[in-house]
Amino acid sequence: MAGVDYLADERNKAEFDVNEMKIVWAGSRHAFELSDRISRLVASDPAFRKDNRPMLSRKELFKNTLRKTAHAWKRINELRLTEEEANKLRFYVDEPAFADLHWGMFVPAIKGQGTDEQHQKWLPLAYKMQIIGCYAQTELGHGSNVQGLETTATFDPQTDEFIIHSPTLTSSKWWPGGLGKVSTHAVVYARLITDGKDHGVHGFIVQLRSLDDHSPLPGIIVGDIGMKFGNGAYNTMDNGVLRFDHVRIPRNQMLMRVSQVTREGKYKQSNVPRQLVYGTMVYVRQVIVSDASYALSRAVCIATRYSCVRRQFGSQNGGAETQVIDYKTQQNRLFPLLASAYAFRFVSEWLKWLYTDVMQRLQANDFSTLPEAHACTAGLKSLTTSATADGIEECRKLCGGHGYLCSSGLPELFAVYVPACTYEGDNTVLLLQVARFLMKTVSQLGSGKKPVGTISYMEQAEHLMKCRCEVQRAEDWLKPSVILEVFEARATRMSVACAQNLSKFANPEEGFSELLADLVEAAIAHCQLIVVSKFIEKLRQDIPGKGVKQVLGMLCNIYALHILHKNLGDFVSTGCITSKQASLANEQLRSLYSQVRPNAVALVDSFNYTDHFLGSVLGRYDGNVYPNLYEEAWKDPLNDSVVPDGYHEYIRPILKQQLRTARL
Ligand SMILES: CC(C)(COP(=O)(O)OP(=O)(O)OC[C@H]1O[C@@H](n2cnc3c(N)ncnc32)[C@H](O)[C@@H]1OP(=O)(O)O)[C@@H](O)C(=O)NCCC(=O)NCCSC(=O)CCCC(=O)O
Ligand SMILES: Cc1cc2nc3c(=O)[nH]c(=O)nc-3n(C[C@H](O)[C@H](O)[C@H](O)COP(=O)(O)OP(=O)(O)OC[C@H]3O[C@@H](n4cnc5c(N)ncnc54)[C@H](O)[C@@H]3O)c2cc1C
Repeated sequence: MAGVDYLADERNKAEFDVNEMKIVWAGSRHAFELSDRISRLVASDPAFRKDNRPMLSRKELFKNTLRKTAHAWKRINELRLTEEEANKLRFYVDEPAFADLHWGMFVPAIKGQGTDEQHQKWLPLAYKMQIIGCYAQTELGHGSNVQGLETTATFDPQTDEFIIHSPTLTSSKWWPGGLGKVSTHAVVYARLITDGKDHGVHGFIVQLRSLDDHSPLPGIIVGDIGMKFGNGAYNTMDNGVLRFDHVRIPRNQMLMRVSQVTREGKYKQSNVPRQLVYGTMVYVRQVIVSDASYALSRAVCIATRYSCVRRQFGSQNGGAETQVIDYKTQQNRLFPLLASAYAFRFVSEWLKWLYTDVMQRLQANDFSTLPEAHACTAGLKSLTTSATADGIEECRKLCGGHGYLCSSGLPELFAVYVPACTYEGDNTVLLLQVARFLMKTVSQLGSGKKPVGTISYMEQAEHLMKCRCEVQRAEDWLKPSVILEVFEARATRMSVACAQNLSKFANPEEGFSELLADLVEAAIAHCQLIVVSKFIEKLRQDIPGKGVKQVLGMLCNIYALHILHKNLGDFVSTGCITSKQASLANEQLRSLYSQVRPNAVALVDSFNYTDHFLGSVLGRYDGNVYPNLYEEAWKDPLNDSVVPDGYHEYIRPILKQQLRTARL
């Protein structure tokens, strides 16, 4: 890093080994080295510049994304990157593009729902990008309610084909990324109809565009759905609309791992659960939790560095003013977000493990952990994306006025990020899936069926319903066992209260509808417990490096006590803690903020982000904010000329008219 390091003092204050923390954050030394190497590769390649994005028109922006994606693909092949390296490269290019859906959903859908034969036919083409695919599930009329999709796939035994059709306007596919202008193929979700019988939604591989001239195939209408929120941002993606007019595809293009249609038109189901049709969503939700930790850590890195550079008020005897990070209000807003970034990173690592474990079990026809995997991925996707979207906006505010400039990197990060609360399942809808899982678990308590995995705490429901928190002094809140017990007690009591209220309704579905808001709160309590417990589990592992474990311990306590403080209503009203204990928790939280303060910059340095990836003048590694902010302003096209375009047409006539009036 050339030049003066304006944050050197901050870096010197750190009480832990930053290099070791970088490895903890990355997950392993291998992951760190790979990520470090690839991020530098991207940062040093001028073809991946991204600072002009907010200035480009939609067409320029999109073409620019096509250019970058092609360049990335060229580099991936030239350098013979592994799948892991290629994924990292796309991540650091940091621009939503059709390739995300090709690799992130189209390929996994074929892998997860296709047969061996289908794998052999389609995967090599997809791996070489000789075909480009998207995931076409959502329609104009239905997104959340997948069972309500209207597109049909009717089997024609005469020709051994399916006829894919959009019977209504609302059945138009609407939203799929990569569909609008690029994909040659799609996995299309449609109602399977054989012999007049509707078998519900299944996946089909459908070619959309010619592989010679890219024109839509007969019977297909396809295009982009239009500009989305924010400049630049997600507008690099061609989210699309798609309609079918009786398009015929061969029978073997139905994804047939879960169920099959025979040559005679007979519908058969394998011995795997029907829900595997939803498998790609489980996979992607797990990835989204990991992405949440990256997006939040990016915003927090910018806000933390800038909060150390920025000074307001408090100068005494002509000395320096106070760094805004030293205000307790700033710490109270920033440090829980810093702690959340780490918490989400660790819970996402665990979730990845859970997902891999479930997949291995599925291969061996053990489907027992699928409901828990669904509940965990759905709940954690919801919890982490909501917190991250809110957290990015909070970081913008933490940077004051300058945070509103595109050169801070925060407006675009926010605009790109917020749809994560909606795509891959609306966050409220997903929490209700968790709530259903919780209500099922509570109803089975005492039936002999043991709750397992993340819900196993319910086994002690009897104890958790009546236990009392033993905290007497602020330091007692540092004990992991104390924190775990109050989070478990709160989650259990909220779930049991919902279950008791549900039992008052003669019709359980009617009761569920009436209690939706309470059920969502119970689901959030359960998901927050998972995050807290996985952070605590992480700390039980051997973590090398001077001071690393200690500072992570502080972050873990900040995460837990901050959640407790923000949800005091739940904890106190369910009798899990007293109001005195609540104020002791707050006292402990204040003390933790002071302990974390000297480590703040080193904790965000541990993310190991390049200035290219951060894309923020405020978050620059060297902290040299003001000269660069000043310089950046002059690059705006408005400053290309001293007198703006339009002066003669619109400003001068007004000025002249005022002069005439003044003379009168
Ligand atoms: C909301 C539900 C879950 C409703 O499902 P349903 O079958 O209509 O209703 P239900 O009676 O509640 O469920 C029946 C049963 O299925 C289970 N289940 C539901 N989903 C899954 C799953 N993924 N894995 C495993 N199991 C699942 C439920 O738990 C129920 O189980 P149960 O009967 O209680 O044992 C579902 O349809 C859904 O997932 N909706 C959200 C739609 C969505 O996520 N779309 C994503 C489109 S792609 C996208 O957005 C890509 C963006 C990526 C990007 O751009 O980066
Ligand atoms: C940027 C972006 C990219 C996308 N990419 C893809 C893609 O590649 N492929 C694809 O197939 N789809 C894609 N989607 C679509 C996305 O998956 C859906 O928009 C999402 O699943 C939400 O569904 P919806 O739009 O039908 O919302 P709705 O269900 O209409 O939600 C509207 C409101 O109703 C509430 N609501 C709905 N149902 C219930 C209920 N049962 N109980 C309580 N409240 C309820 C919701 O909470 C929400 O507040 C994308 C969307 C976006 C924004």
